[in-house]
Amino acid sequence: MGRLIVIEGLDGAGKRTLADGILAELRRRGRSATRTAFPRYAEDVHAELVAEALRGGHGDLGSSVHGMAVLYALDRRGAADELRAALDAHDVVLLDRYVASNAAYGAARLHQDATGRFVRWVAELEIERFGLPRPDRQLLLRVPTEVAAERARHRERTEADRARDSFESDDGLQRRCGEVYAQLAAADWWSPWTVVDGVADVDFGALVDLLDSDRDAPHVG
Ligand SMILES: Nc1ncnc2c1ncn2[C@@H]1O[C@H](COP(=O)(O)OP(=O)(O)OP(=O)(O)O)[C@@H](O)[C@H]1O
Ligand SMILES: Cc1cn([C@H]2C[C@H](O)[C@@H](COP(=O)(O)O)O2)c(=O)[nH]c1=O
Repeated sequence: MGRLIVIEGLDGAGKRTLADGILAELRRRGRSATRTAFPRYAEDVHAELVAEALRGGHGDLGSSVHGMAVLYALDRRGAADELRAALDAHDVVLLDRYVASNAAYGAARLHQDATGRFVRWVAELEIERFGLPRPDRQLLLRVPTEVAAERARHRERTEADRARDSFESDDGLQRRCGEVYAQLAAADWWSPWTVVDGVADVDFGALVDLLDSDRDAPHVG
């Protein structure tokens, strides 16, 4: 049974770049690893609708916190069997965003914290009702809001089709979201969390050593 590792963080924090580095280190060590990013824009109709709503499509859908969260959740529900198969086939399955993204962004949109009703609702929907696979570890890539915003602007300038969407352009949302993420990590919400400093150079060797220590721990859930 492989390990399920999740990377979480603000828009533009550098999650995709961190995933690249972790995968390179895992492969250097001879481990088989695969990755997925949520939302699965190119694969799932719910994710496609999310992308459109984040850019003003579908009337008032984007303004509905619970409506958007259900779409993100259904995308993951549709991926659950593939995730389980990937965990059977690989040492590590690396996810760029997972259930905690729904908890952090939705709570931040509603001005709630990690102990509020929205985070409990996400847990009831995605963990209890949908039964999604539990991560072995969640990594919070922590960067100041201004750094994440600057990186998102840099990506907008340097990559095609990466214009910032309504969440990415909302500095207040990003700041509150950073606070909820910090609370989720401090509470080890759903599974153990590690905070990775996204401004300093990442020591990929030490990080993968940590993930290896999870591999040796008994698997729960
Ligand atoms: N440690 C770093 N130092 C400087 N720039 C970085 C660093 N990590 C990533 N970047 C740059 O910041 C931009 C955003 O990085 P990346 O796409 O990895 O973020 P992300 O968290 O996956 O974003 P999103 O969630 O919005 O898709 C990219 O242009 C990337 O090259
Ligand atoms: C998976 C997921 C994402 N979100 C939010 C986070 C981002 O602002 C957007 C799109 O994600 P991307 O990484 O920029 O492509 O959606 C969310 O609120 N809930 C989720 O489950």
